[in-house]
Amino acid sequence: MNLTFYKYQGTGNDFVIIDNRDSILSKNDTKLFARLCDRKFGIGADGLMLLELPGNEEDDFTMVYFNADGNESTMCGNGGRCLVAFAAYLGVIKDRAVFTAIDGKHVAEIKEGLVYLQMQNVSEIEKHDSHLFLDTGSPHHVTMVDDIVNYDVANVGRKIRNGAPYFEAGSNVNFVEKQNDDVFSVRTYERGVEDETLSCGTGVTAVALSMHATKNTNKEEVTVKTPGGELKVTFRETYNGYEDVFLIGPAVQVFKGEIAC
Ligand SMILES: N[C@H](CCC[C@H](N)C(=O)O)C(=O)O
Repeated sequence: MNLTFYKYQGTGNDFVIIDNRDSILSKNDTKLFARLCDRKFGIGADGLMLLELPGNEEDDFTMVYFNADGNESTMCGNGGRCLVAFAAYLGVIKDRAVFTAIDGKHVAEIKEGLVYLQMQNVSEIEKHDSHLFLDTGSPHHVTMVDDIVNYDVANVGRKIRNGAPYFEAGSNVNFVEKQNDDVFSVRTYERGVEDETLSCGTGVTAVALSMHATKNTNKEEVTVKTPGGELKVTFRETYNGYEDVFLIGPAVQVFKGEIAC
């Protein structure tokens, strides 16, 4: 069969997106999803998303996310922003969306060409000697480094992702360097891609909250520079952690295509 797909990127984190509202694809087709994400034998992407029908009255659609290894995974922040842009392109929404992903309900808005995606509240941030750990819809290990441009993200990231206490389940690994009191540079080793990606939305969100929690910033609007582009994270510190967390940035349709599968 010929499958129509759309290629999107959000600050260089790239995705295959399929309109699966008529359920042509089964969510168990791990082998197919891995092949579609393969950069030599397929389309090539960090992940793949299915746009599915909403599961309740309130939602506009449902998001299902798969890592490049073909396995369904936890929340993808850049992917969520791209899926909102795709839903607008299809006319499923105008400029506001309510949708459900694996980590729960999300609202989003498209304003001046940027997608504002509300992330889940974060009430727990583990502070360790050399790093922080938190879940922003996906698990994130955050550690501060110097000279981030020359840092060996792939090898050091792979060791941390596979080592204690993460092991097989793993974690995404973010390396961050402070630029000034509200600008940080981040490079991320992404679980399920098993390599550095140009940007990781839930990772950027984790870094922004971590920098506030460790008093590396006292601002509640933080700019995060990634190799794939610039994102903003806004949030509100409450007695219960962080709420009203928004990941803000561009989401671009690169091309539409068909592939035999
Ligand atoms: N690879 C991540 C999911 C995608 C996260 C990333 N692409 C983002 O933008 O949040 C994981 O398995 O935890």
